[in-house]
Amino acid sequence: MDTENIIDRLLELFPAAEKSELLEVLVACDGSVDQTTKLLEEQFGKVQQASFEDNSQKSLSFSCNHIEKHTVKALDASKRGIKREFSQISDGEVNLPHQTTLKQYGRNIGQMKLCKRPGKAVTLYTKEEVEKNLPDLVFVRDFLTKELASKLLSALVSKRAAFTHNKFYIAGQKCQSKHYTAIFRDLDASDTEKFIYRDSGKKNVQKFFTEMKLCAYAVEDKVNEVLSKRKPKSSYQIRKGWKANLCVSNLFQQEKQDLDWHSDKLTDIGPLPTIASISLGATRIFRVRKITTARNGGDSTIFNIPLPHNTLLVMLPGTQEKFKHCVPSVDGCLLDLHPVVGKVRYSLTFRMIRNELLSGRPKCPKCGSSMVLKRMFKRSETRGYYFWLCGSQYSGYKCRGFYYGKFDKINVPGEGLYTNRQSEATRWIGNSE
Ligand SMILES: O=C(O)CCC(=O)C(=O)O
Ligand SMILES: [Fe+2]
Repeated sequence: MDTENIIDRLLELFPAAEKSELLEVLVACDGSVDQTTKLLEEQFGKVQQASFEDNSQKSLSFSCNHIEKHTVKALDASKRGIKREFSQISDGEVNLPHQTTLKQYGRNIGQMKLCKRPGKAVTLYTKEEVEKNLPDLVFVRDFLTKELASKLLSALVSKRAAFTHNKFYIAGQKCQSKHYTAIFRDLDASDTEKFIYRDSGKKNVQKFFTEMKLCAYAVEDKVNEVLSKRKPKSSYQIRKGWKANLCVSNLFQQEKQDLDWHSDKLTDIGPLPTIASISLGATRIFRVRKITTARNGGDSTIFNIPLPHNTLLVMLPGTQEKFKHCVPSVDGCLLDLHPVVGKVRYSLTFRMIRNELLSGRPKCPKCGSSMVLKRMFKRSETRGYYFWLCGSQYSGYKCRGFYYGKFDKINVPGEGLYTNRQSEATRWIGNSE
């Protein structure tokens, strides 16, 4: 039975679940349908036994690799399902004014059916709601002066040529993002000049322009103020002097362009990073949910956060480790147009490239390629360990070169940030993970 069939069968057992969610749990359980079923039962209640036929049950314990081959197909299928839903619910609706009331937001978010399960999707409109439900997020409306926000938006519009689709590999298959991205670096301030941001691929890296630099200063001040008031989660996170020296800017030109569930890559920004983003243009929804583990009972509540023009959203240390986020398509249900750019939305996501990571990172012990930094979360025995994995897989090859991450001496110049020994490895586990 291939992955798509298994997902279909699981969907019959757990009709309230999303296909993409079933796939995620199946992958997290290394393809074991038994374990997947148990985990899902904790969340959705017990199902009748023998729902999977006996003979297929035996052949259902297969390796993660097997899933990977089918993942793209299954994800596509699950997206097709979601698309169908969107087109059904968005028929014949919505002509929104520029200024949308909270009530209207609620109505439109309801129409978008961002989550199938009643009670499992929560929409957070205000600073108080966001920060109470998600204490590692900071939400500030009208963050920049009106004038700077407008100038920044116009400058981005004039740089349209810098924005291209992201190209990447999933399970050896070349894929392309629906939205557009451009990479900007604060080259003046940086002593990491030679360094090309890994995510940029063959992208042209642009220099911060004047308005972006002003925005980066404001963001740095805010982030450092917030970090100084919080208890650090570890000794190896940035505690002060956070710099917005990299900006990954996203362009969503129309409602259909989305950004799939992900957590941001740690390779250049390190463990427990802070990422701060400014939204400009049309209001789009930012969705956040915990990464599902057995210990959090498969908690998959989805938080919808509408991000109006000139809103700052900071993801503090721990957010990339514990949560996934995405910007869903809002086909036919745009929440709020912008008076100048209409349905177009830009996000400017500021990050800090850490010099320590540039000097202390390993090369793949098997093939010499550069390596990517990740964190284990699938199995409770190893959850929270950081590890370096050969990066060649992202260009379609499969080398499994591996080290554990070791960050206890990240601030000591010349220290390698890797080890072969689990006993020396750095591990971080969040509450209720
Ligand atoms: O557009 C947004 O608000 C989110 C962008 C994002 O998640 C990213 O650039 O990694
Ligand atoms: Fe992201």
